[in-house]
Amino acid sequence: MKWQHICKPRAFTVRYVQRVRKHRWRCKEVTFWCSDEQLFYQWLQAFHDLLEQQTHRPKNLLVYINPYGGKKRGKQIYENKVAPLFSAAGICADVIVTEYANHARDHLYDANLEKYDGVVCVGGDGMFSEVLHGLIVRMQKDSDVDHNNPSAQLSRCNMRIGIIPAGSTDCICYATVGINDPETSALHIILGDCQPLDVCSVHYKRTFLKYSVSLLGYGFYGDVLKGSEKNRWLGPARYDVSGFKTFLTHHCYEGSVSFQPAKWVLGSPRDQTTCTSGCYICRQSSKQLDEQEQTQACGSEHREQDDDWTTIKGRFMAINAVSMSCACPRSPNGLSPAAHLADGSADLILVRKCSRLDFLRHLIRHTSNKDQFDFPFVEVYRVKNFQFTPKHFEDEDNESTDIGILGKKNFSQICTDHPSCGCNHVNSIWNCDGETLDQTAIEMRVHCQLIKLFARGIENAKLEDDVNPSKVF
Ligand SMILES: Nc1ncnc2c1ncn2[C@@H]1O[C@H](COP(=O)(O)OP(=O)(O)OP(=O)(O)O)[C@@H](O)[C@H]1O
Repeated sequence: MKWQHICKPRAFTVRYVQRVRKHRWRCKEVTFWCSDEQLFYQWLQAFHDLLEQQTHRPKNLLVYINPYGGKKRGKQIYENKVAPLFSAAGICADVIVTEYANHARDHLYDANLEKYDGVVCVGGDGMFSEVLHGLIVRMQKDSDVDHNNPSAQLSRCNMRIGIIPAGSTDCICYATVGINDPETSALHIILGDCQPLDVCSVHYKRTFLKYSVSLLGYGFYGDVLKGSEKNRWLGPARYDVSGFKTFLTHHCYEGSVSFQPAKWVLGSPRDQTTCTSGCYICRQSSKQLDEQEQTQACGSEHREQDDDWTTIKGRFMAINAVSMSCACPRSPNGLSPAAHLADGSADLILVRKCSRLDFLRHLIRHTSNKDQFDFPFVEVYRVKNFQFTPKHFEDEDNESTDIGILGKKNFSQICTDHPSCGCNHVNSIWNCDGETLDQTAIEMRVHCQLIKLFARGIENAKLEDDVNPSKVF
């Protein structure tokens, strides 16, 4: 088509989404022109009416950009790849470039959110966590819910969160979209996709500590994080260096884990099927949740089933609670491949004391398609909550042992597993979505579908061919 034809007044351009390989989406456009003026206006009207019906698509967004996340390209990524698409889709965005850590979180506590259809963060998992905390805490404040109470029923957030990946770790984006690609994420936002997500609250006694949506890990993953924080100057390589060191030190930690199984959920951690877009199991949980809310709206109180607690004591290399598969580019199936994004449960994985070789075999499984849990020293349970008490906390029944990881009192205590090295690793620390917690004796509870993302879960690979239907915007 020649340029002068496109420039004719009776021409219009339609932008649409095309799926390309590996969950990547691209914006394409096609220009139509016609010589019949009446027909031209009929077409325009038809498109206009069609777009008007898409009420789930956002019109006003609040965008936070972390200019220091990842390779410090957040602003550039937003300006070059995202803003032009938002503007083409008629989205108005109020942009805030953060000036300090927790700027976005604190801003969300008091911001006037009424005019927005969603909040977008441009950055990595740390930036997403800020926005998540800001929105959840704000929601509880607005609805008078005490989030320090571990058994409080939290209010769900209706505002959707969009993630434009621009960090060094973009695991949440990867696990909910299938790829960390800014243009793909922007297109999911424009189309108004909605993916509910479970959130775990973490408490120490009656004090709220943090929310987690991916990994709450003690032992190996806690130690890797602790080591990597000391070597931030190494950039993303710090995780490899620390992972290698932690593997060599081979610590195990004693304590007891108590949990209540998630009996009502349909799946199990050892299922062969994974959570994909439109997942049946997550939809069933949505239905149950809606029914519960309706019962409550009618004035009757919803009573949670008081299931029995199971307690497991022992020495653990790792205790991991994951509320999604935790798939990432390094481990495409994740720590628990059959975990669901929105079924109201978490998979509790206990790796008991084992040899270095066995632990290595377990780690290698994260990168293969074989059953991750098929080892005699690995156990997995689908749970709705759990509590952990480190051995030394139990023995001394004294909360001072938990502050600052290990009280000075314990400094001389030599780890019984490492008499030769003389280390004093009695406790590990918790890695909560990439951030450390100061307390070790914690309790965690899953809140079904507490938040929503501008995403649709990982699409079935079969959709990704050229013949699939595209979406217009
Ligand atoms: N303007 C700012 N200055 C300093 N820190 C900031 C700023 N804005 C956000 N942060 C903090 O930076 C941290 C890391 O950000 P982000 O997750 O975007 O990048 P990242 O490279 O993936 O980092 P990490 O891998 O350490 O999570 C977040 O915890 C966030 O609170």
